[in-house]
Amino acid sequence: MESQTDEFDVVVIGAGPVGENVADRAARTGLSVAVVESELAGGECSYWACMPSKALLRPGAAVEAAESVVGVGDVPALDVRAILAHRDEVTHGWDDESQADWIADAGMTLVRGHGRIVAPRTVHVTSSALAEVDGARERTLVARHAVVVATGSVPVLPPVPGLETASPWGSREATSADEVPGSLVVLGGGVVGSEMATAYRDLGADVTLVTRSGLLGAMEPAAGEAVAAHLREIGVDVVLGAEATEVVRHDDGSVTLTYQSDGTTSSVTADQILVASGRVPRTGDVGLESLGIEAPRGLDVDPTGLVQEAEGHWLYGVGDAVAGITTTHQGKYQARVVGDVIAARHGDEEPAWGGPVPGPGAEPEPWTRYASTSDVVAQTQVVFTRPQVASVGLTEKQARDAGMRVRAVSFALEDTAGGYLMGADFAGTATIVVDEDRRVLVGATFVGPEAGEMLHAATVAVVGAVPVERLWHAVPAYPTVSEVWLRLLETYGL
Ligand SMILES: Cc1cc2nc3c(=O)[nH]c(=O)nc-3n(C[C@H](O)[C@H](O)[C@H](O)COP(=O)(O)OP(=O)(O)OC[C@H]3O[C@@H](n4cnc5c(N)ncnc54)[C@H](O)[C@@H]3O)c2cc1C
Ligand SMILES: NC(=O)c1ccc[n+]([C@@H]2O[C@H](COP(=O)([O-])OP(=O)(O)OC[C@H]3O[C@@H](n4cnc5c(N)ncnc54)[C@H](O)[C@@H]3O)[C@@H](O)[C@H]2O)c1
Repeated sequence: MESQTDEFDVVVIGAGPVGENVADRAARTGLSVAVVESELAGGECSYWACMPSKALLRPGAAVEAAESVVGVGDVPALDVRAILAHRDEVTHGWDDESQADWIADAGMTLVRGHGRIVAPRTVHVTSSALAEVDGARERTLVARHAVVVATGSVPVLPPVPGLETASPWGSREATSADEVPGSLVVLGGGVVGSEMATAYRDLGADVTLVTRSGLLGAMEPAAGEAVAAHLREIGVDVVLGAEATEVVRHDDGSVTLTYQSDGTTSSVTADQILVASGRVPRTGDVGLESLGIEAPRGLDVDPTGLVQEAEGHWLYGVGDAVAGITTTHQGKYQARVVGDVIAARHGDEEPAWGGPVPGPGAEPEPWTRYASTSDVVAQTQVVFTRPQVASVGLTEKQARDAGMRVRAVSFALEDTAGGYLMGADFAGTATIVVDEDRRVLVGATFVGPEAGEMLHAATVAVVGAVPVERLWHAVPAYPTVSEVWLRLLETYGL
């Protein structure tokens, strides 16, 4: 078998949104960068996650928003074929040519194939016949300075008897399907389960969602409650507190899920089952064992992205491959930090801003260019359900569990003048979590239509550690829903 060896300053394994970003930041200062990709450049987010899922969700949200405005006449029904066709456009028909062109235009080298670390700074790439690299089936990439693992995550199947052999849908199948099943059972009530139950109900399927606890368990309880109530309103059968016990695929193609809840055994039969019970970092087949590193829950990195467990300060991790990171934007933030750290540690140019980079292994100052501090204290997430759920930082419970003395206050969005004008059914909640000792926000959650667009003000408040007494001077315009900020501070006692 033909093989060739090439040297680059930096080798990034995985060309998802995060890998592309870290590569770009490192390459900007003239470092030579190779990006290894085994599937499509652009990663999960572009083809089977963020982008297609939001394309499927947007039409239903727009129709529901229009229906709630007094004076709007009959709202047209959804055109399912047009929605699926638009989803195909958004994913470029699962063709990554434009992303590959972008990588080349940025002066980087895309190496197609599966990358595995075989020795310090050395990545072995094997490519299938479909992803042949310049005639060679194998290629060894030697990194002069750094290897970055940006391999993302994969879904997990819970150990339910019969599930694996039932060929269930995962999020890839749900976001790329050509046909809408007549009925769908969704197992899991996290972000994927809640979003996809909404989308498939909009597209006309009879949907049953079965999950272990409440919906969106990692967020403020009011969020999951509001999403469950809305799903039920649009006709989804939501079964909470249920443990799946068996799955059977029948000869006619239908599938039965059996579950236990409150000591009672029940079952639901549908045309298809979607498993949305969580994801794990894709760190099992990237050669970490050759370095004596085990990372089943994701790489453990310092605030500069360095994997300290690897001797010699050359291995970095970013995005879903890292413990505690599960969204595109948070991974890309980390990628900007790590790319800049690598460029500053190994590039020729003086960094234009940010000052001297800390040496490998040294702790950077929080909130400097070389520390991904927000990953620890101000992660954001928007769930595109109806209502949308948008959060930053800690929930009240997470803050208390972390030993903080906090007080949370909430206010109804419809009780603002802006909310009143939005439409008859407009409703939602804003919650802020205030650290009583520092008098700053450590978390906020907005639940309501387009709540995602309200989030950034809260993110600025948390990241800036703006004292509530100073926030009092940030005057929201009248009549906007943002006046909820004023009401929250009044409720807090200002
Ligand atoms: C249904 C769904 C919807 C989502 N919606 C959102 C959303 O709206 N907003 C949001 O912020 N997040 C969302 N997410 C999460 C988001 O998709 C991930 O956080 C994001 O994709 C992580 O980016 P990444 O680059 O770390 O990994 P990925 O996007 O997974 O990319 C990793 C890349 O590495 C490649 N790779 C892996 N191993 C190797 C190897 N050994 N050699 C070569 N290449 C390799 C893979 O093929 C892949 O292309 C969603 C997730 C799902 C499942
Ligand atoms: N809009 C967004 O930002 C977005 C959208 C989709 C996904 N994502 C990311 O993708 C990741 C994965 O999402 P997810 O929804 O798959 O995972 P998740 O961890 O959010 O939710 C998993 C759900 O499955 C349930 N579950 C697990 N095992 C079960 C079992 N045996 N029986 C019944 N229920 C069971 C859990 O109780 C939970 O409700 C998330 O961490 C999220 O950050 C983000």
